[in-house]
Amino acid sequence: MNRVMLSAQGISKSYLQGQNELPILRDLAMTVHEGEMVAIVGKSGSGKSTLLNLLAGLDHPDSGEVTLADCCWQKTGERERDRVRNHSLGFVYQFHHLLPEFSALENVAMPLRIAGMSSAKARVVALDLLAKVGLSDRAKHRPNQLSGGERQRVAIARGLANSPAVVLMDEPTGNLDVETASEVRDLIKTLSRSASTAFVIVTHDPSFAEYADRVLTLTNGKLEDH
Ligand SMILES: Nc1ncnc2c1ncn2[C@@H]1O[C@H](COP(=O)(O)OP(=O)(O)OP(=O)(O)O)[C@@H](O)[C@H]1O
Repeated sequence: MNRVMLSAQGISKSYLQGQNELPILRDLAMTVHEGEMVAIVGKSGSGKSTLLNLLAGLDHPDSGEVTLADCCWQKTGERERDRVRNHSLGFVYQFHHLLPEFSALENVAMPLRIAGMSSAKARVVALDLLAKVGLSDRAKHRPNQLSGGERQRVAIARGLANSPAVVLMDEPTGNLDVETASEVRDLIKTLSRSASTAFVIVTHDPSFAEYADRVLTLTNGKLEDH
């Protein structure tokens, strides 16, 4: 069995609604191995984004622990959490969140520069990633000079820039038309097969289920495997 890259155990999370507690996640557990593609589905409001934020260590559970690439968010200081996020975690959101004043190349190179790579080396790695997502000829384009699908492909290249242990994706095809969504899905599939990176993909897109190694449904605050 491959190495465990992400583990969540006993995760509970509630929000306050006025005076009342609104339980969202209840003693949830999940484990993701190196190179696995796991899709998380569930009704709107079931807590998928809440879970992703906890997996990324961006929010705190009321109880339980999340460990990503051997770092337990609950036992680590903010500085170390930032370092692990920079080195071991990639994000891809429904809306690309690319920096508008920077080119595609600079956007992809950004996490590498933040992690301390030289500008020249980051450029080489970013160009290679843009080639992998089929955008070599768009490297100098700024986000507003790219199509929606191209922007999302740049965001995927950026998410993979640091060769992270885990990439978390929140509705990566949610904002795309059917055809473009299918292209982006195929790209994610190809990338996931060629790397040891684990992908956790929150999606309403049923086609991901065909590609994923496992589909987990978030219901009543827990994940059901099927
Ligand atoms: N900061 C908050 N304070 C209070 N309630 C919140 C907060 N964030 C989320 N919620 C509530 O928690 C529930 C889960 O929200 P979440 O965004 O995790 O669901 P989701 O499954 O990602 O939904 P969708 O598929 O619609 O994006 C929702 O009922 C939401 O209203």
